[in-house]
Formats: sequence, structure tokens, C-alpha cells
Amino acid sequence: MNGLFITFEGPEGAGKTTILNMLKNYNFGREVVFTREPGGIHIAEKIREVILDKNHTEMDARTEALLYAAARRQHLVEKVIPALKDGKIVICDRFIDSSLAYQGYARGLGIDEVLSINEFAINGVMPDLTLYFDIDPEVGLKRIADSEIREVNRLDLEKYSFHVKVQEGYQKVIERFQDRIIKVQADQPVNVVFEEVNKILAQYICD
Ligand SMILES: Nc1ncnc2c1ncn2[C@@H]1O[C@H](COP(=O)(O)OP(=O)(O)OP(=O)(O)O)[C@@H](O)[C@H]1O
Ligand SMILES: Cc1cn([C@H]2C[C@H](O)[C@@H](COP(=O)(O)O)O2)c(=O)[nH]c1=O
Repeated sequence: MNGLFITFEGPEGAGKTTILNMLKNYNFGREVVFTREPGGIHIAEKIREVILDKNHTEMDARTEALLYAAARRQHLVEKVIPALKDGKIVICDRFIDSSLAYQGYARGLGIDEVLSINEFAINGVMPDLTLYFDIDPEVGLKRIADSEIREVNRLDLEKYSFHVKVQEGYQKVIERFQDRIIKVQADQPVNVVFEEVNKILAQYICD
């Protein structure tokens, strides 16, 4: 596969989707596919509805982890892998690191255990580059609460301590995958974050 697989990661309200949408107007000199997880294709969007439904409070943590992994598999097979084989750049809002931080660490299933079920799902397809949008959970959650367009989902409604754990989980993931993950300071004005992201991407894509 000669494309480039780039993922955006970070806690709730970090600004990943905002920056991804702004990048749609940017010329990369190569075709870019913008997508998201869970979702991006029909089956995975259906799984997203099930996972994020606020009424599904009974969902077991392992079921949740498996559903994310199933959505990931189908999204890879239908959309990401074909684009990479065509030499395109794929920019995906969340991927495996979300599972490691949210299900592995914050839910307490274990990062290694969740990595292992995901290895089955991804079958060797890992991101080339991951941008981690670094933000205090309090700031991110306030942004979501203030947003008129962002719908509140089941994960958003978790206790504050869960969101703190998500952030701690991400720090562990970053330590483990230092070669692939770059931090972006996400608590700056949108245009400053956008410039920082642009600079990193331009440098990475040109190298
Ligand atoms: N740098 C920023 N400064 C202030 N507000 C921001 C910034 N970036 C995004 N926002 C606002 O914060 C809210 C959440 O942003 P966005 O949906 O992009 O975050 P996200 O990381 O994709 O969140 P989630 O993963 O929880 O969906 C939106 O209302 C957006 O306008
Ligand atoms: C891929 C993935 C996502 N999550 C969580 C993270 C968020 O709370 C939601 C997705 O909502 P967003 O508005 O699209 O960010 O799902 C997760 O827990 N595990 C995952 O693997």
C-alpha cells in the first residue's frame, strides 16, 4: 500500500472534527479521503448508532470494545485499505488509540487485551502518523456543553473521572507509540491549532 494513513486522536471536544473539516479546503497535492470512526461507511455508522445511543446504558464494556473493533474492521476493508492501495492519503477522526485509551484504560479492560482484539480486526494496518489533540478534559467537555451542533452521546455522559482516565490512557498510549504520535496543543484558538496541524502534515507529506 503506497498511500498515507493519518489519524486524529484526543479526548472529547479537543477540536479534531473542526480541524479535519478545515483541512477539506487544503490542497495536499494528492487525493485525500476524510473519514471517521466509528463510522465512515454504512455498516460502521449503524454500529456507531448502537454504541453511542444514550439509552444503551446496559452495554457491557467488552461488548463495547468488540463493537468498536467490528466497526473498525469493516471500515478498513471497505474504505481505508482500497484508498491506501490507490495511493491516497486517508485522514481518519479516531482509530485504534481511542479503543486503547477508552476501553483499554478508562473502562479498565487492559490496554494489552484491547490491543489484542484489535490486532485481529486491523490485521497489520496501523496509522503512519497520529496527531494527538492535547486538551484538559474539563476544557473539552465545556466546549461540547456549549456547542449547539454537537449531539451529546453515551460516552460524553460518563462521569468526569472517566474522562480524566481517558486522558491518562492516552498518555500511556503515547509513551508506547512514541514514533508514530505527535502532540498538538489543542487549547489554542482554532486558527492557531489549524496552522500547527498544517505545518506537521506539510512536513510529513513532503518528506
Ligand atoms: N480551538 C478551539 N477553541 C475553541 N473551541 C473549539 C476549538 N476547536 C473546536 N472548538 C469547538 O469545540 C466543540 C467540539 O469541537 P470538535 O467537534 O471539533 O471536537 P472533537 O475533538 O471532534 O470532539 P469529539 O471527539 O468529542 O466529537 C465545537 O463546538 C467546536 O466549534
Ligand atoms: C473509535 C472509538 C471511539 N470511542 C468513543 C470516543 C467518543 O466518545 C465516541 C465517538 O464520538 P466522536 O464524536 O466521533 O468523537 O466514541 C471509543 O470509546 N473507542 C473507540 O475505539
